[in-house]
Amino acid sequence: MSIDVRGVGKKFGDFVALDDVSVSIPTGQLTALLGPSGGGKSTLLRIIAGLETADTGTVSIEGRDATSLPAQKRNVGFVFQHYAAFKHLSVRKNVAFGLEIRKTPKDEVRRRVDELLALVHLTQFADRKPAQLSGGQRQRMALARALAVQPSVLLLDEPFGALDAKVRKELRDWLRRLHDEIPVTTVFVTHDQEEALEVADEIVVINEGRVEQVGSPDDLYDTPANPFVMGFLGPVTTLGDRLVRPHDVHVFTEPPSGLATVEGKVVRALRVGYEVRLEVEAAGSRTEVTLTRAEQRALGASGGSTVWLRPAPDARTLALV
Ligand SMILES: Nc1ncnc2c1ncn2[C@@H]1O[C@H](COP(=O)(O)OP(=O)(O)OP(=O)(O)O)[C@@H](O)[C@H]1O
Repeated sequence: MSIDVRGVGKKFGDFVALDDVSVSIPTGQLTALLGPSGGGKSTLLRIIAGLETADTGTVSIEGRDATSLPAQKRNVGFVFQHYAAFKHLSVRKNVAFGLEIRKTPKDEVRRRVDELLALVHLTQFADRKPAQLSGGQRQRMALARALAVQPSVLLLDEPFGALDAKVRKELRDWLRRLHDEIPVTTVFVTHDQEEALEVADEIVVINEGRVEQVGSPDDLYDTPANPFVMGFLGPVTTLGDRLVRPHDVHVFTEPPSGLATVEGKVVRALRVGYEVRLEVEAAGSRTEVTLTRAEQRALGASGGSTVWLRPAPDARTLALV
């Protein structure tokens, strides 16, 4: 394991930001810390980086106890949402900065910076100042700068959070490809479940200062440990006394023989792009069902229809708590 967090607690005054958090982050993978705002993700990342100290517990990086090491001795690279570049220096000089203060020979600095600029697709902008770059380009420069000193761990705190949806998506794909090329152990904070599902090898779900679940995107989506994780990772609805995903509800217009179903009435059928969302009043609550348009047409169910619902045979459902 590359990063091992054991029993970490952190309070700000009386407020418990992290409560006995233990998590192991594997070497060479992209790990997302995912959770709602205020859940403690950034605090955990900052404790790993050495920018914040834990009240209790330990952090080890690459097998070395880092709990009381200062940030600059942890060999971590860090990129924040609003990256502070040196405004008066060119892109090239910004990327070279960490190497130059380490007194790396000039030839080597040039070679490494050229490589990094190519990697982040900024070669043609090498002589610009940061203010002459777009937001996405600036974040790529920040990543190149963090990678320049060959950190053993790269920590990214919502690195694309301030950018618009399209650029975010591009950078996400790009980060995934970059990571496949240079598999540095990377931990990134996000509150966007789609970003985590799309980019990460491993996801740590954090809520109210606690780890809710750790697993691959598929594990978490298909076998969420509890209603919180299920609801945070994707849409959920209630069917009787169970939680289920809206696309995992089967709809029948006749009661199927030999199958347990919940009878209900379609209150509304709403078309959203290629989907149709049915709102069904069943067993005293509302169940949302997502169908494709073709499925709805074949079924013929619309507002006012009586229907019978059951979870798809392979659907994951959880008991309501
Ligand atoms: N320096 C601080 N002083 C007091 N409270 C703090 C401090 N830093 C964080 N907190 C509180 O600790 C909690 C966790 O904050 P943290 O930034 O770790 O959450 P987060 O999950 O990263 O959320 P976000 O996605 O909004 O950044 C929040 O309620 C926050 O207000």
